[in-house]
Amino acid sequence: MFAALRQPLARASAAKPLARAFSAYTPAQNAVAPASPKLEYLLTETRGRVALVTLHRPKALNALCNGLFVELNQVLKDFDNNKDIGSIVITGSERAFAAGADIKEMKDRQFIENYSEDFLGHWTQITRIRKPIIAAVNGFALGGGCELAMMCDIIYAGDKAVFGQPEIKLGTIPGAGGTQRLVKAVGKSKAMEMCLTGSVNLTAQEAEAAGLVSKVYPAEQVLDEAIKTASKIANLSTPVVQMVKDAINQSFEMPLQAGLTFERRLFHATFASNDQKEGMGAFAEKRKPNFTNN
Ligand SMILES: CCCCCCC[C@H](O)CC(=O)SCCNC(=O)CCNC(=O)[C@H](O)C(C)(C)COP(=O)([O-])OP(=O)([O-])OC[C@H]1O[C@@H](n2cnc3c(N)ncnc32)[C@H](O)[C@@H]1OP(=O)([O-])[O-]
Repeated sequence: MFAALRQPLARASAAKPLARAFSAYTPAQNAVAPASPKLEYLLTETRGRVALVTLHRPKALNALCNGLFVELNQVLKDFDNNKDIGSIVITGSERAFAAGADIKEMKDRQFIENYSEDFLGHWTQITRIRKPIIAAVNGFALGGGCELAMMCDIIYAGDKAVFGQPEIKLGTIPGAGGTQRLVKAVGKSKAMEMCLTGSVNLTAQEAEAAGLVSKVYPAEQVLDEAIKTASKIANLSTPVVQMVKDAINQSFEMPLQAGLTFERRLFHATFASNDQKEGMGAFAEKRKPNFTNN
């Protein structure tokens, strides 16, 4: 089952000393766009086996317009298919991860065109990315911004981040998970309060206490911490990492017994990989494992 992953993995990019790369990081200086020279709304770069995608629409607080999502989908798909990449970090600016879907772009849309074109349907392609994605959130994560963070696998927040679903104040409702994923993350009462008022937001600390966010860091550290965690994940066995992501995501879709069976079968399947032999063998031999993603 790992046959498709048997090609030798290019290790050249992993040789870059990560500690030095992290400490030198400033988005404006280092960001490049290798996936496409024509990116308008994103900056992308790689750090060893970690891909970093920065939402970059500063004048509109990273409001999520259609063009931004077309680019985001393409870039994520490219990194997902790139064997030199093991995990992805998505971030925004210090002021805003994203202040929601672009209100000005959608305000005149009509029901029939929304329905027949499945408006926003393709915006959720991020949930089909198989490598882990960490959201490093500073500033506003409102509406679609909060929903985008929730589509990621792990959320780290800067200490001044704000999470909210203000759609009701615009005469609409959350359209990409605010009434669904948020409930699973923070429970019914908090989700109701946030979505029904549109003005009760969660601070980073409240979001951590509620379970929406894994960790809170000082704003200027959150991206480095996200990249460090992403790097740890990226240097494990990529196919086994993908199985973990798959199994945990199935827990949202399956009844418990079916989910447990799914997990057990994937656990069995890891024994078909060289990486399981390497990981357990290295433990027994008291050395570090060298995973080769096959
Ligand atoms: C993952 C898939 C996602 C799918 C999404 C599904 C649908 C989703 O559920 C629906 C939404 O998100 S509905 C949306 C839910 N979100 C909301 O309702 C939040 C709306 N935003 C706000 O309430 C305020 O901007 C803040 C309180 C965030 C900041 O206030 P502040 O510090 O006084 O800053 P400021 O001066 O106000 O903003 C600076 C510039 O940014 C501009 N801009 C900002 N957000 C924008 C947006 N969403 N749109 C367009 N533009 C937006 C703003 O107009 C201004 O531009 P200008 O050309 O200079 O005039």
